[in-house]
Amino acid sequence: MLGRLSWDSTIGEFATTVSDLAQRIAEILAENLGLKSTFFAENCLAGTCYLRMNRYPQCPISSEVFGLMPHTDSDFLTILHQDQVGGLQLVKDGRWITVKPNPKALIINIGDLFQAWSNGAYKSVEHRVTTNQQVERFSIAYFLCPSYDTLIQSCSEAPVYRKFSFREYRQQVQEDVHETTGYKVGLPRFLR
Ligand SMILES: O=C(O)CCC(=O)C(=O)O
Ligand SMILES: [Fe+2]
Repeated sequence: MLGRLSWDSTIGEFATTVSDLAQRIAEILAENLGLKSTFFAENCLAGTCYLRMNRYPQCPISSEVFGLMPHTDSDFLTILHQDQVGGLQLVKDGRWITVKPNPKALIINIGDLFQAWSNGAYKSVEHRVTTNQQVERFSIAYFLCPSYDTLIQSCSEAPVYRKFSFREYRQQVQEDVHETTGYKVGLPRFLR
């Protein structure tokens, strides 16, 4: 059991470490495509990125209940740490595969914004979490996000998506989930 101060500093240290890592990975991914790698340092500041701590209680009807519904993340990239329980699955070649739990490893997921910004060179990965009958599961995710005013625009001469601000993207997702379709449509809404 950690005391309050110790908890704060542990989380603070984790946040600083993964935030530096996320910036570095984003830079490398941009450099690989010959794109402007300073974009993330300029637009994804500490105040716009966030950590989410997930707790999935054990579930007696686990075959019928998702811990987290299938989704893609609405960010540039996500750094995820999961415990030893397992349950994270992602779509690879059209099939759901289980990510082997390894508490000593970090999982890096590409999000919707990187897909748009890279004009589809990097793909936002669809993922979900199943529940476990016997044990609860914990994970912690860091989301690399820009400020709401940041424009997401591909440098390609034939952009697949139209230019949009992160605010517009978030609003569209909220509108779809809560009013229009009942689920997140995501990037297909922004096709040119
Ligand atoms: O708990 C996990 O492994 C995944 C969490 C996740 O996908 C999310 O928080 O967006
Ligand atoms: Fe996610």
